[in-house]
Amino acid sequence: MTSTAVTAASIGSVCAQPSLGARSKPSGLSFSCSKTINVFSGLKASSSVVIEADTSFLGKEGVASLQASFVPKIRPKQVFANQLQPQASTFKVAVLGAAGGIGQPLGLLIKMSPLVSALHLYDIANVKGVAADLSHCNTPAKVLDFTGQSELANCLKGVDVVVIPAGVPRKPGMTRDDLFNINAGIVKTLVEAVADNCPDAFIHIISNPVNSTVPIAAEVLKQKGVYNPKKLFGVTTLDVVRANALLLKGRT
Ligand SMILES: NC(=O)C1=CN([C@@H]2O[C@H](COP(=O)(O)OP(=O)(O)OC[C@H]3O[C@@H](n4cnc5c(N)ncnc54)[C@H](O)[C@@H]3O)[C@@H](O)[C@H]2O)C=CC1
Ligand SMILES: O=C([O-])CC(=O)C(=O)O
Repeated sequence: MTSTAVTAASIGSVCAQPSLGARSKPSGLSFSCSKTINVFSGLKASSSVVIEADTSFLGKEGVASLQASFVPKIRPKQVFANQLQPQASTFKVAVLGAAGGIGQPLGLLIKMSPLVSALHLYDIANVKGVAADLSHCNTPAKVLDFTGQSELANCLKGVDVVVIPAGVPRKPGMTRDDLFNINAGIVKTLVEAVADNCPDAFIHIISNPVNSTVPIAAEVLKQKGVYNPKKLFGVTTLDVVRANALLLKGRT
């Protein structure tokens, strides 16, 4: 769990990185200063957050002030009362492919959201340990694990949001097209189950190539008679971030 916690501490954020815009509440991918820790101070396991003093992007002084602000200010009850109102936890979220490189940190981010009442983690393998770790985080979302096709329907029943990072990632030398044959079939099967069990859910497809897997999902939903273009999304954050980085590199 330690490595997952470290990942989360570096990508969860309250205060802003200028290029991503200021945010008034915890919301995702921006790198941050002391408040990053506050977001996660509801974690009982918050002492496992490791800060590499010499190598951090914050530099030595930044790390020192981060640590100083973190240690004495941990007052879980106070932060919990302010940030996690039980009545705000209303969304049931399922992650399909939850034991993978994307699924695990994503599960942690979702578990930290005060808006989530239930987090269903599905994978074809290794999801029980992931679920056990996340369930120890001190937030309202109830974590349940589901392994294999036979448990997929139960995972999806009553769910409001489905996020799909299931599939194979690229290996060196591969293009995203090389993933198509495998991931197209995986996404098709999973979205069929979504259509059958939670047809009104918002669906976020992460499995690549997203520009092909999303249209596949749309066709599946159309065939099942439950397609709503306002509820089907392809997650392109990585590509946006990469494009920005390449543009910046080109300018300097
Ligand atoms: N859209 C985006 O911005 C991004 C997309 N990706 C894509 O996300 C996908 C996952 O990447 P990683 O998590 O790094 O791969 P990974 O190999 O670490 O994890 C994939 C997970 O999917 C599971 N899985 C495989 N078949 C499944 C099935 N039929 N049902 C449920 N789970 C299944 C595996 O057991 C594994 O736990 C890849 O296709 C990758 O290209 C990755 C990064 C960003
Ligand atoms: O870089 C990765 O591993 C993830 C991804 O989306 C890609 O294949 O470009």
